[in-house]
Formats: sequence, structure tokens, C-alpha cells
Amino acid sequence: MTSAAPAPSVPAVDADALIFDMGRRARAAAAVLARTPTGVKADALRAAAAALRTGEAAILAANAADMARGQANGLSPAMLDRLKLDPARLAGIAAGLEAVAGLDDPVGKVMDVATRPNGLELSRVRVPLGVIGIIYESRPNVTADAGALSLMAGNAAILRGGSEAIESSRAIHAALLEGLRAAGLPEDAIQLVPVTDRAAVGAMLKATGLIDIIVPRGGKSLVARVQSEARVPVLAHLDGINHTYIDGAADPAKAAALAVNAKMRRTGVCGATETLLVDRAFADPRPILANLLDAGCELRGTSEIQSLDPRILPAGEEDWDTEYLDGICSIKFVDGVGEAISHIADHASHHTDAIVTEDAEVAERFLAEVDSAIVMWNASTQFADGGEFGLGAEIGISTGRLHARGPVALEGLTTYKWVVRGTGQTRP
Ligand SMILES: NC(=O)C1=CN([C@@H]2O[C@H](COP(=O)(O)OP(=O)(O)OC[C@H]3O[C@@H](n4cnc5c(N)ncnc54)[C@H](OP(=O)(O)O)[C@@H]3O)[C@@H](O)[C@H]2O)C=CC1
Ligand SMILES: N[C@@H](CCC(=O)OP(=O)(O)O)C(=O)O
Repeated sequence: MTSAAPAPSVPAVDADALIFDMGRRARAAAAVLARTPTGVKADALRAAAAALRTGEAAILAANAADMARGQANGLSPAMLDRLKLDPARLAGIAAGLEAVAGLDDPVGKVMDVATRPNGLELSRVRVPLGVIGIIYESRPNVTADAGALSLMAGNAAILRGGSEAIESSRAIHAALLEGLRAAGLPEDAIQLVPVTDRAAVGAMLKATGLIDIIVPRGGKSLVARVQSEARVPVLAHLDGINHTYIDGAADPAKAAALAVNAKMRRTGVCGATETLLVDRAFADPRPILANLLDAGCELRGTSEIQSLDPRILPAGEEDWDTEYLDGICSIKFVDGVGEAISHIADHASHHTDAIVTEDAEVAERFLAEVDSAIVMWNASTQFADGGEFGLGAEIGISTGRLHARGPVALEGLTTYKWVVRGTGQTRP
């Protein structure tokens, strides 16, 4: 990317001071939100949806400015497509806010109750996480989705969107603020980092005491920074190096349909399959390879795989660790489910991995032994999505091991506390 058209920013900002101030204000807002009734939070989101609709012209103009800068900076067509807003996409974002407003509020839900022999009654009750910092890619809709989900789960949010989408995010954020004001909630409940300087990301990662949890949504460079600098607990929403394993006992027609859908339905989403593993015992992989190639997918395979179709390019070692986010797929043979499981253990990013087989025993072994947030049997990895899982929405797919795994929606943005009700018991 050239530096011809830098994103608008405020260059001389002290990132630590900025995040300290935003964090302090978010913490005060979080205290209000934790006791805000469901209806008021929902009202704020419905008013924000209305503001998105009435503000359509201004939001699309802001997005046009981002698109023009992106084009001048040589963003790829896939990136530009993620950045682009149009009336239909904006209407979808507004409808998304209303959908979140209609979700079941997890805050205050009693998860379980038990009475001890001494008469103490113990319950676990859902409470908000507090202040959530979300660092995400240049997709303007995420500003609305992340702000809405955080609010509905009773949290204050500090949003740090991708720099290429800064104008669009600002315009969408303005609509969220209108919603908050209309419902009488503090504007500090949803804050947008106003600068594109990455120093603000560093400041968020170390804002202990101010930010309770960071949700980083992004790829390799963000991963590396989070791993080396984060002192705030992290709910990682990282890259998807996902696999589809076609077992010897796979149904050929199912395997062909699943391979094409898992790779090609939308190549830029984190749930897309990046590597296809084919059991040497599988009857004939050639129709699957032909389907993928005919769908416009570039295939990179081992020499054995290349021998099946002259259009297949050679795969290098780095291909097994690459998230293409594009119409490219790496492919290799394995000797059965055991080798598939070990390849996945060595190369997957613990996002979503799938097996295609009619053998239930083999499938159950795969589902038990593959250590990813989502494991699937005879289904496309592209189903890795909160909406598809019935959660109503998602902040993303958690690839970490703690707190929440897979699609994270309202419940994943809460924690719980123990509530103990006694009648004067003292401990012996
Ligand atoms: N698991 C999930 O739910 C999801 C995962 N993803 C993953 O995100 C990636 C695609 O998004 P992409 O656009 O490449 O995202 P990037 O990782 O490039 O950017 C995401 C965010 O991180 C920031 N960032 C990136 N590197 C650094 C750094 N070194 N220091 C500080 N901030 C940084 C970016 O800021 P800046 O604007 O300055 O570049 C941006 O705000 C894929 O890997 C995809 O799988 C995407 C969506 C959901
Ligand atoms: N999980 C959702 C969206 C994933 C997503 O946001 O992906 P990305 O295009 O990488 O930002 C889906 O599959 O539709």
C-alpha cells in the first residue's frame, strides 16, 4: 500500500493520555449501564437505527471518502468490498441494531441456584464484563455491531476500528451517540478512538484497571502485537486457518459440495476453509478439484495432488500456515483421520475445522480430538457465525481458550457473580 493518502488523524496525540481519559469515562458509564433496564438499552439501539436511516446521506458520503482514499492507497478489491457501504448495506446495519435490541438480555439472569446444608442459598447471576476495548478491521458495520452488542450486554465500549474505515466509523458512531442521547444514557457508553495512530492500540492493550477485556479482531500483525504487549485480559478473535478433511468414507457428492462452499462461498471471511486435507483412501478427488478450479479457485498442492490436474500449482511449506482470505486453497493427501488431526494440530489457528465422512466413529474421533473453537461434521466451515448458530448476532469468533470460544454474542460479553443469601450463618 502506498502512503499517498493517509487516513485523517490527529497526529500529535498522547495515546496513553487519550486512552486513560477514555477509559475513565467508560468506567463511569459502565457503572450506569450495569443497572440500566433492558428496555432503555433497546430504546437506545432502536433510536440509533433510526439515526442511521436519517443520516444515510452523510454516512454514505463519509464512506465515499474512505473508499476514495482506499482506492488511492491501492487497497485490494476484497478490502474495498469489505469497506464499502451502500443503501442496502446501511439498511442491513440499521436492521442489525434493531435485531440486537430484540435479543434476550443476559444481565441479571440467574444461571443456577443451590442451597447448602447450612441453609445458605447460592446463585450465580450474569453481570456485564465492564469496559470492553474492541480492536477491529476496516469493516464499518463492525462499529455498529460491536457497539450494540456491548451496550445490550450492559458494557461500555471503546472501539478502535481499522484506519481505512475511520470516516465511516465516525459517521456510524455519531448515530450510536444519537441513540444513547435519545434514551438518556451517557454518551461515554460507546466511545470511538478518534485517531488512527496505532499507539492508541498499544495504550489500550496496557490499560489495566480501565479496560476489563480487549477483543482483538484481526490478522497476523495484530496477533503479534497483542501477544507481546497485552496486559489487559484478551478475548482473541483472530485469524481463521481452517481445514476441511475429506475422509476415505466421505460421500463424494457431499464432499464436492462442502469443499466448494467452505472455500468459495465468501473467501474473505474468517470462517473460510484455507486447506483441504484428502484421505488417500478417498475414491477420487479429481471431481472436487475440478469443481474448485471451475469455481475460480487457485489450488496449491503437493506433487501428488498436482499430478491429478495440470492447473494445480505447487504448494510450499508456508502454504500450510497461510490464511489467504482469497480464492486460493492449499491441498494435500493424508493417511486417514489420525494424520489429518495432527496436521490440524500443527497448522490450524483453532478457529473452525471440519470433517466430511459417513463413518460416525471416525467423525466422533475428529470432533473429540481436534482442539478448535468450532469442530464440524459434514458441514461447511462457513457456518462459523453467531447468526447461523442462533445467537442473533456476533462480535466475532473467539479463537482463544478462556471465557468464551467460537461465536461470541451477548452472553459471551457477560460474566457472573455469586450471590449468597443467608439468615445469619457463621462459619464454624
Ligand atoms: N475471528 C474473528 O471473529 C474474525 C477474524 N478476522 C480476521 O481478521 C483478519 C482480516 O482483517 P484485516 O483487515 O487483515 O485486519 P488487520 O489485522 O490488518 O487489522 C485489524 C485491526 O488491527 C489493527 N492492527 C493491525 N496490526 C496492528 C499493529 N501491529 N499494531 C496495532 N494495531 C494493529 C488494525 O489497525 P490499522 O487500521 O491501523 O491497520 C485494525 O484496527 C483476518 O485474519 C481474519 O480472519 C476478521 C473478522 C472476524
Ligand atoms: N462470521 C460472519 C462474519 C465474519 C466477518 O466479519 O469476517 P470478515 O469479513 O473477516 O470481517 C460471517 O461468516 O458472515
